[in-house]
Amino acid sequence: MTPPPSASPLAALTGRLIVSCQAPPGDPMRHSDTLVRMARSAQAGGAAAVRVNEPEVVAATVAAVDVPVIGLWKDGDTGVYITPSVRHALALVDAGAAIVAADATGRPRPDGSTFADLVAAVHAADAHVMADVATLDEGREAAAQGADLVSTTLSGYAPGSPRQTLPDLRLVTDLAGAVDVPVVAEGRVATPEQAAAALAAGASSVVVGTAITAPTALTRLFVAGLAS
Ligand SMILES: CC(=O)N[C@H](C=O)[C@@H](O)[C@H](O)[C@H](O)COP(=O)(O)O
Repeated sequence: MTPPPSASPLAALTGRLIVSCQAPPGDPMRHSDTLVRMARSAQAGGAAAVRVNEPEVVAATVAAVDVPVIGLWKDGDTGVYITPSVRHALALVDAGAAIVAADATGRPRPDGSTFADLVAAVHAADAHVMADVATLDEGREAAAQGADLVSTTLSGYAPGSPRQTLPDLRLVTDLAGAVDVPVVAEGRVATPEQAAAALAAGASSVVVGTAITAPTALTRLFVAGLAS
């Protein structure tokens, strides 16, 4: 296994908030300059890192913030769509991502590669890997394959994980007891109290996206509240 690069960007994340600055296809916020401004706002508010989709936006964000950029590349919307191939991963490293987030669920990848192949390629390019998983077994396997961080990103979205409206703190705790790498709580963290509960449950860092950076989704919540 290729040794991972120095631990420096990872140490800065311990006990801290990571803000996911993304917008879905068709959303008015899906605009590079707008997403870069979101990332700058996240940094100004105290985020330790930002999580950013697509190489072009990663490159623009890296040029605009001082915190580490976690890059992902969503391609498609079924099966493995978060950084699905080695090519996607290396494009993110080329764009300046310090950490590459990638699906580590063990489902087939479109280029026939394995998650271990992706880890080896990213480590050889001197960057780190955040494994997006849905289950405890996937997290264990990802850590064994060299992931530098394991995140609960896909719990509730990929097969084998419980559908729920709250963060999967059970998975956070189980992973924290099972892997030697930092565990990140990600997915449906909607309040500061939930973020703190995630740390208490064993997370090393917490990612918040929608609750901070998605005005369309947040507006819909209020509109639905008025209609009920
Ligand atoms: C499942 C999936 O594709 N999650 C994505 C991963 O990058 C993003 O769409 C989420 O916004 C992110 O994980 C943060 O989660 P939340 O927005 O719930 O705070």
